[in-house]
Order: sequence, then structure tokens, then C-alpha cells
Amino acid sequence: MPIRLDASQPDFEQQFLALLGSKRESSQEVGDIVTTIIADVKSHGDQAVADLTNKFDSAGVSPDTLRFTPEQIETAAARTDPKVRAALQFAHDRIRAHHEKQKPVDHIYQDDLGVTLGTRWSAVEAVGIYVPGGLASYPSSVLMNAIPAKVAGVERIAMVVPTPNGDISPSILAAAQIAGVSEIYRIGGAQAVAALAFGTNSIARVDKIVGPGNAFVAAAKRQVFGTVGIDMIAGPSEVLVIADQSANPAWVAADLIAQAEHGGGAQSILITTHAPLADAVLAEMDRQIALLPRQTIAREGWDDFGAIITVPTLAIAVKLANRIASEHVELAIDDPKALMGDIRHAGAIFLGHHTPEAIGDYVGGSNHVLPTARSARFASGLGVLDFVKRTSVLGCDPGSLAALADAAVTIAQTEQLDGHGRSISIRLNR
Ligand SMILES: NC(=O)c1ccc[n+]([C@@H]2O[C@H](COP(=O)([O-])OP(=O)(O)OC[C@H]3O[C@@H](n4cnc5c(N)ncnc54)[C@H](O)[C@@H]3O)[C@@H](O)[C@H]2O)c1
Ligand SMILES: N[C@H](CO)Cc1c[nH]c[nH+]1
Ligand SMILES: [Zn+2]
Repeated sequence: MPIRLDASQPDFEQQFLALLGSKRESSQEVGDIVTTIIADVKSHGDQAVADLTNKFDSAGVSPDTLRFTPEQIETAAARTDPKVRAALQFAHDRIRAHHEKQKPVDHIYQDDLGVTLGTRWSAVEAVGIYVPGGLASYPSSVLMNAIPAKVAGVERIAMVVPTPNGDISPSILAAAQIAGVSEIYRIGGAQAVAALAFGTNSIARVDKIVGPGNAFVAAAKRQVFGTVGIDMIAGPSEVLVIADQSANPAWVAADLIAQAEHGGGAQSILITTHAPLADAVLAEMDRQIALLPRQTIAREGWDDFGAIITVPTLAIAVKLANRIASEHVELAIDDPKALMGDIRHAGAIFLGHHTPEAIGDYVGGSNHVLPTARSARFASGLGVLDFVKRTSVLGCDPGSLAALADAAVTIAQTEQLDGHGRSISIRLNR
């Protein structure tokens, strides 16, 4: 059973803090395992990657079969059901159109002293995209990772995806083809992150690693940060539904189950101002989980990390939501636009009864790689800006240099860096 909390009870704050502190993503144990894996890959390269891949995924790989050949990609992708391919193409086109609008533009101008100032954007050269594949297969995550990189102009995209028991869904390779990704490795987990970060004989290192994954992937990304860039921590998925009396309990239950279905530490929380809805949603959860063909994943996710919180007002619901800073916040209320501005900390917001989170997972157009584990308080979802860097541009002529020189030389003297000061004054014959 999920935990039930009532914000009007005296022990609520303590219980709420326990919910916030629940260890869903990174534990010391996971961190230690990942440290060992990374060290192994750094020392033994492809052989370690192959051994670890066989240990965790039973993938049957060897150091020289880590990469899919063009023929393997072509053959597998060709087996994709045409209906699936068309749906992926539809999703691709919508995601691409939305991300095209995120492209930053260079800005160069001259200020009132005649100084040229500007910001120039350039793409990261080589990125690794992590496509999760342990418990489920995510062709949608191929698109969500690759499209913003393509729009940004990234030259090299290396994709990693685990292949449990040596199997890969053809739709993963079809999605890669649609997105224009051809460098694909059948590896996952911390060993894949380490191979991308440090490079091996067969996998050239990248500059940045992006993409979602389980606790091992999230911990590995944390540990290689600095050697390479990372996008954010996009770990086990989360949904927070804020619902009032206008919500449909069957729809809310379905949305909570959808996220719990990700398993492995996924979190589904309902906050409602309407106590009868809480009971109705619980009953619906039981009914709907029993109908699922793969009910165990959703049930475990729900039992371990589900919570229903009743609150007296929507204002309190918003306060709690901002403290939880969930990956996804659904506003299943009468007037979602009125509340939207108050939700400051969320990876993505879904407006109203007819916007299930799953539509954003696939075809809405926005990105589904989003910050989890409260990192939405400081991080954003994946987008074009994750694949570009800003370089500032500065230019003076004799007149504008003269206008800036006195203040600059004064600050140089204060810092006792005479060489700095001289490099300015020498140009002005001072
Ligand atoms: N936040 C997002 O944007 C987003 C999007 C999609 C999926 N997700 C999340 O991604 C996750 C996918 O997880 P997954 O497990 O299905 O696939 P995954 O690819 O993330 O993890 C599988 C890998 O984990 C490693 N692993 C498993 N058990 C291990 C162990 N005991 N020791 C060391 N390594 C081990 C293996 O190397 C395996 O290849 C889910 O938690 C899901 O919620 C998040
Ligand atoms: N809800 C996940 C995290 O945003 C993404 C996903 C992919 N496929 C299904 N769901
Ligand atoms: Zn999902």
C-alpha cells in the first residue's frame, strides 16, 4: 500500500520529510559498485566493458562486437512494424519542430563606448547518449536524446543501449535511423558511461554524456562529471498529480500506475484537496493494476514509492509540490492555467484533465528526459541548450580601449598585477 498522509495532522511534517528523504536513486552501496566498475573500465578498456556487459546483461558480447554494424542496424530496423515506424516518425517530426524553436541565436552589438560585445554559440563536438534498456525498451528515449543534439549541430553522436540476453527491440534501431544516429553500442549501465567518458580501443571518448537511466547510470554520470559534461541526473521516473474534486479517479489512477510501471525506484504521488478522491483513486489503482498484463512492475513501484496526501487547499498542495520538485507535475484541476505559474520546481507541467503525462513521454513534442530526485529545483529537462556552449566575444578600437583603460588599470593595480595593467596602457602609449 502507498503511504497516506494528511497535511492537517500534527505529525505530517515529520512524515513528509521521511517521504522526501526516501532513498530511491543513489545509495552508498550503488555509488561504491559504480566506482569499482568505472575503475575496471579505465584499467581494462573494452575487455572490462564486455565482461561487465555479459555479467549484468548476459548479452554475449566480446570486445570486438560491442558496436552494431551498419548491416545489423539495417536488418533489425527493417523488421520494425511499419505502424511503429510511422508513429516514431510522427513523434520525431513533432519533437524536432519543438526543439528547433529552442535554438539560441548569436548576439553581437556595440555599446555606447564603442566596445563590441557578444555571445556566440557553438555545438559540443561529440556526445554520448544513454538509452535505457534494462527493464523496458525505450525507442522514445532515442528520439528525445538524439533530436536536440542534431538540432544543435553536434557532429558525433555515440549511442549506448543495453541488450539484455543479447536482444534488442528493432524499434530502438529504427528510432536511431529516423534520428540519424549510426554509431551504436550494445552496452549499458555504469560500464557504458565509463567507456564513453574515458574511451576504450573501440569507443572514442565523448565530451558530454546525456540521457536517463537507473540508479547505476545516474551514479555513474555523477562520478564522471568533470571528466565529461553531463546533462543532469535523470534517474528513476516520478509523477506528482495535484487533483481537486473535478478530477476523474480512474484517470488519476491510470497516470499514477503509468509512472510506477517504470519500476526500480519510480515514484507516484497524489496530492488532493478532496479526501473522497483519495479513496476512489486507491480503489481504482487496485482494479487497474489487476488488469495489467505485466502487473508486478507497476505494483512494486506503487507499493514502494507511492503516496497519497490530502491537503486543505490548493495553495498548500503547491507548496508541497515545490518542495518535492517532481520530474512531472500534472494539474488535474478545474483551472490548471491559474495554478501553473505557482509551480516553480518541476521538470515538466501537464495542464488539465486531458493531458496525461504519457503523451509527453511520446509525441507531445516536449522532451521526456527530465530532472529527477528533486534536482528540478536547480536543473531543467534536456533540450538544445544542453548541446551548445556559449563563448563571449569582446572587441575594442583605440577609442573604446581608451574609454575603458583607466578603470581597468586601477583594478589591476589593486590586485597588484602590474603586467595586466601594462598590457593595457602599452597600447595607449601611457
Ligand atoms: N528521467 C527520465 O527522463 C527517464 C526517462 C526514461 C526512463 N527513465 C528511467 O530509466 C530507468 C531505466 O532503468 P532500466 O533498469 O530499465 O535500464 P538502464 O539501462 O538504466 O539500466 C540497465 C543497466 O543497469 C546495470 N545494472 C543493473 N543491475 C546492476 C547491478 N546490480 N550492479 C551494477 N549494474 C547493474 C546494468 O549494466 C544494465 O545494463 C528507469 O528507472 C526509468 O524510470 C527515466
Ligand atoms: N516517463 C519517462 C521519464 O520521463 C519516459 C518514458 C519513456 N517511455 C515511457 N516513458
Ligand atoms: Zn514514462
